[in-house]
Amino acid sequence: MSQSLMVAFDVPDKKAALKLAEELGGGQGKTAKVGMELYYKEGAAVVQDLQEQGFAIFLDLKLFDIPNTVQKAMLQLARLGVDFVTVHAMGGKKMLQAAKRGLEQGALESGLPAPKLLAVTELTSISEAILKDEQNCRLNLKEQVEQLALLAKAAGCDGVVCSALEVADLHQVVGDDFFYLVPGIRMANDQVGDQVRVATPAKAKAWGASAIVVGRPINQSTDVKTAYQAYLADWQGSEQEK
Ligand SMILES: O=c1ccn([C@@H]2O[C@H](COP(=O)(O)O)[C@@H](O)[C@H]2O)c(=O)[nH]1
Repeated sequence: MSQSLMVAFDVPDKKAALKLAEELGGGQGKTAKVGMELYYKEGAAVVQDLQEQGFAIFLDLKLFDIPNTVQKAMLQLARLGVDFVTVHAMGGKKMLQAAKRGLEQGALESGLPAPKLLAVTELTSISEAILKDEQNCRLNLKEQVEQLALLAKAAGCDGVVCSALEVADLHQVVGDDFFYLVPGIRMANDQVGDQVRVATPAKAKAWGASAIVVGRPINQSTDVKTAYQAYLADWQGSEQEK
């Protein structure tokens, strides 16, 4: 269950990543989200370092390019033995299908299981106003996220990244047999920062999130372990951490 509370390792380097891993009490039964900041600094080696600490890995690089380039990049990522990878759904159906093909090829060649492919719908930092005025989208946020999630499903993705505010609707429109990964998670008194579409862990769970991602409220806390446990308790509700 704690594996479905993913901690974003948004830290500058390997030293900080290993410190965070230690503060969390090691990686057994936990998932580390490795994003652009850490991966661009340390590369694939840091993924292996965290795997050796026992973490499952969500490699969140949000690929967005022509289908051929994405397919070949995904082939390489599949060789790392990571559990989840991301693409932008807005890259279109052919790009999403190419991503899936690349993962399957990489898995076949390496003999490792294919990572789950998650398509980012609208980033949780996007508001209705940004969608309309800057992205010139004719749909509202709910409709736009629905369309992108349906596209991701049709292209063979395993799930989507969306905000908690859309999850219940997506269960109705896209179905229950899909992975709904939700960032933009905050407790009531936390700083929201650049996030717009936010919810507590308990609300995300009640609305149907398969897993949540928590970054700054844990990785910038002065007491990482306590912050992690508070988020986990809210996510798990009455269940207790083992
Ligand atoms: O729509 C999205 C997609 C990905 N993210 C990532 O999740 C974490 C959230 O970090 P916080 O510090 O808890 O805000 C971060 O790594 C993002 O890259 C997202 O927030 N929204």
